[in-house]
Amino acid sequence: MPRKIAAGNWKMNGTAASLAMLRDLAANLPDAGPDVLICPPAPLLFRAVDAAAGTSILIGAQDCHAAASGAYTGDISAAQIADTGATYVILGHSERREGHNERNRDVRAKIEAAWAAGLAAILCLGESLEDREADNTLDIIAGQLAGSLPNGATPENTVIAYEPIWAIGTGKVPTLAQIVDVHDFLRAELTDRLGATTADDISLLYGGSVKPDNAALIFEARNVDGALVGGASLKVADFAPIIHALAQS
Ligand SMILES: O=C[C@H](O)COP(=O)(O)O
Repeated sequence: MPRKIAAGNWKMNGTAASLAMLRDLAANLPDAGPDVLICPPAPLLFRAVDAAAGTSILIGAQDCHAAASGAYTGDISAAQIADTGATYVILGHSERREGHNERNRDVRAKIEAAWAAGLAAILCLGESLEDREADNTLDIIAGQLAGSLPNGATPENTVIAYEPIWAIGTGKVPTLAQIVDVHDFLRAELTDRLGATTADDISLLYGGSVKPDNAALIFEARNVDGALVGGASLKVADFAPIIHALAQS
C-alpha cells in the first residue's frame, strides 16, 4: 500500500512568524493519520525543522540545484537541504518548469541529486489547459514521466504529484473521472517501468485547488494517495480538515 501523504507547498509565502502554525497543526492532526509534510521557502528550512521537532510533521524544500556545489549564485544544493534536517524536495513544479525554463532533463538531474543527498523527491507533472482541451493530457504526462523520472525510483525516494496547471490556484478542479484517468495511467506507466511490487507502493498525489470542501471527494478517486496543497496549506483551519479527510479516505 502506498503511504498517504498530505504535503503543503507554501511557495513564496510566509515568514519566520508563520512557522508558529506548525505547532497548531501538530495539535490538530488525526491519530494514525497520513504523513504530513510542509515545504516552506528555503530561508525558513532550518527554523521549520526546529519548529516541527517533537511532532510528526516532516519538512521539505521546493527546489534544488542539480550540482552538488559550485558557482551557482542564488541556488541551493540537495545536500544543503538535507543538512537542515528536511527530508523531501518538490521538483518539476509547473511554476519552475514555466518560470525558470526547467526541462524534463533538468528535473531528472535534480531528482538524481536529491536521491544522492538522501532526500525523497516529489516529482510534479501536469498538463496546460491547451493540452487538456486538445486531448493531449496523457501524452504530456507520459512524456514528463519518461523524461523526468530517473531509473531507480522506489516508494521511499519518490512521490509523484499530478497537478494540472489550469487547476493550480484557480479554484478549478478536474472531475473525479479526469483525476482517476491520469492517476490510473501513472500507476500503469510506473508498473511498466518498475514492476507492480514497487509501483503499487509509490504514493500518487493530486494537486490543484484542493480545499477543505472538495478534499473528501478528491480522496475518493482511485489511485489518489494524498494531495499537494498550495494556498490551503498556509492556515491550520484549511489544512487540518484536508488532512482529516485524507485520514478518513
Ligand atoms: O504545489 C501546489 C500546487 O501548485 C497547488 O496549489 P493550490 O493548492 O494553491 O492550487
